[in-house]
Amino acid sequence: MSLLNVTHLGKSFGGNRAVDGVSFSVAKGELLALIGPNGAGKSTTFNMVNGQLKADTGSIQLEGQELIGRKPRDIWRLGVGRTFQIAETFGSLTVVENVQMALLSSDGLLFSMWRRAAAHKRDEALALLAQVGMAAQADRPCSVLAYGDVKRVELAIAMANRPKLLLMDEPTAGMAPKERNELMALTKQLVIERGIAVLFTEHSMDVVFAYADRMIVLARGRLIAEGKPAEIRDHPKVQEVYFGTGKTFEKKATGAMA
Ligand SMILES: Nc1ncnc2c1ncn2[C@@H]1O[C@H](COP(=O)(O)OP(=O)(O)OP(=O)(O)O)[C@@H](O)[C@H]1O
Repeated sequence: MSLLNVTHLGKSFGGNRAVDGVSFSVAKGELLALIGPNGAGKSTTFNMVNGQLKADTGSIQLEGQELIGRKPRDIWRLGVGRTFQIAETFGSLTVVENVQMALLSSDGLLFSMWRRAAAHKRDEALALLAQVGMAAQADRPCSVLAYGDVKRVELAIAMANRPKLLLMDEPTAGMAPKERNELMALTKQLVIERGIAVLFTEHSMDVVFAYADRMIVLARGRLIAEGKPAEIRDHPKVQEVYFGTGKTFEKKATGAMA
C-alpha cells in the first residue's frame, strides 16, 4: 500500500493554476523524484504536502489520514519530515549538538529550559551521525564542515524525527558531482533500511536518473508523465517540455538527458 496518496491536487494564485489536478503516490522504501521546468508547480506541490500552503482542491493522505487543513507542525508530527539547511538553524553548535536539538524538538522538549542539549540524547545523536558517516566529526562546530558533510548532518537531523515521508527540496544543489552521488547513495540506503518514503525535487538530471525509483513530471501545473527513469527519458511529452520550450533544464543539466 502507498504511504502517501495525492489525488486531484489543485492550487491557484489569482487566475494562475499553479497546480492543476495532480495525482500521485509514494510507497515505503521509494524515492520519487518530482521534476519539471521552472514554474511547473513543484514548490507549490511540496508546500501543500508539508502544510505551508493550503490546497484549493483534492486530497493528500498519509496512511489514510487527510493532511489538507492541518498545520505544518501537525503534519510534521504525523511523520512528514523535510531536510532543511543547517545555515537556517544552528551553525555555531557542534555537529552532535545540532542532532541533539533535533531529537529534543522531536520529543517536544525544545523549550524546556532546564534541559541542556549537551546532556540530552548524546548517544542517540551519535548513532544517527554514525549512520551518515559523521560520528568522527561529532564535536566540531557545524560552521567549519565541508559542504558535503553539512548535507550529511542535515540528513541526520531530518532522521531524528523518524519521518515516514521525507521531503527533500533540491538536496544536491550546489554540490560537486562526487558529493552529489555520495549523498544520494546514502539517502537511498537510509530509505531502504528505515522503510521511509522520499519525495524530492531536483534539477540535476544525472542525480534523478541514477537514484529515483520513479519520477513524476509537471509542466504548467499538470502532471504530464509518470514512470521509471528509463520510461521518462524517452517520453515524448517530457522531451518536448525540456528541449522545446524549457529553458532552465538545458542550462542546469548540461544535456544529461541526452
Ligand atoms: N505565492 C505565490 N503567489 C503567486 N504566484 C505564485 C506563488 N507561488 C508560485 N506561484 C506561481 O505558481 C506557478 C508555479 O510555481 P512553483 O514555484 O510551484 O514552480 P516550480 O516548479 O517550483 O518552479 P522552480 O523550478 O522555478 O522553483 C508559477 O507560475 C509561479 O509564478
